[in-house]
Amino acid sequence: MKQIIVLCGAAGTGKTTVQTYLQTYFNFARVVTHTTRLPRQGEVNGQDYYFETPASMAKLHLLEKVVYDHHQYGSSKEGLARALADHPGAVIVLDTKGATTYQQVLGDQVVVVFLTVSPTTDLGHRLAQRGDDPEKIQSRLTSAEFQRDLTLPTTLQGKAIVIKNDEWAQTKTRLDQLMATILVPKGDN
Ligand SMILES: Nc1nc2c(ncn2[C@@H]2O[C@H](COP(=O)(O)OP(=O)(O)O)[C@@H](O)[C@H]2O)c(=O)[nH]1
Ligand SMILES: Nc1ncnc2c1ncn2[C@@H]1O[C@H](COP(=O)(O)OP(=O)(O)O)[C@@H](O)[C@H]1O
Repeated sequence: MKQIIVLCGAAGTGKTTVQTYLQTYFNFARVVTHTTRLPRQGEVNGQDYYFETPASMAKLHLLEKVVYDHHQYGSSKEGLARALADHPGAVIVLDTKGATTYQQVLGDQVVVVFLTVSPTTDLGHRLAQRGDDPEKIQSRLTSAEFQRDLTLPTTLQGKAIVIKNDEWAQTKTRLDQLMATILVPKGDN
């Protein structure tokens, strides 16, 4: 069974960075999800997200859908199937609500990774370094969903792997260890 790695955690904790690492070094397929938010500078339709209007979003057949910081986000079964078809596994970035749905619906096929940082790490600074618009950073950091996703929800406790992404070198080591366990076929370990 091909595994689906679900990355969740608050904005700036490194979900997209980890996703790119798993794509580049383990050939896992990025599952592109849908959103009604506007593209950030450098984001490409179909690569980072499928950028939708509320009307086009309503027509999609989605596995799950959430509202995060006033915008809709959702992922499709078709997108997941496409990603898995020609790759050893898939990696998808979701909020903790979506991660819980995936864990409940897909069970053992899903490995949930919750990314966090030490309280001393300034996530606003990371978003600014990423080039986010200052007004959007303010909205994001004060949103109920951002605040919620700073903490592992009870629905994922004991089920998610928690990685503290303060130092990238340590995160990379943890990811390499995790991938070594995921890529060993069951029965061989
Ligand atoms: N449930 C769910 N969450 C999603 C989906 N796509 C993206 N997200 C989450 O939506 C939140 C906002 O994403 P984004 O606007 O890209 O901001 P970022 O977290 O600062 O990179 C993040 O927690 C993502 O993980 C989706 O299809 N479903
Ligand atoms: N361990 C780390 N130390 C410092 N900066 C990091 C680290 N991991 C990621 N970043 C940077 O933080 C910013 C936010 O990371 P990103 O992966 O976009 O987060 P998310 O997708 O969770 O919002 C990016 O500029 C990224 O390069």
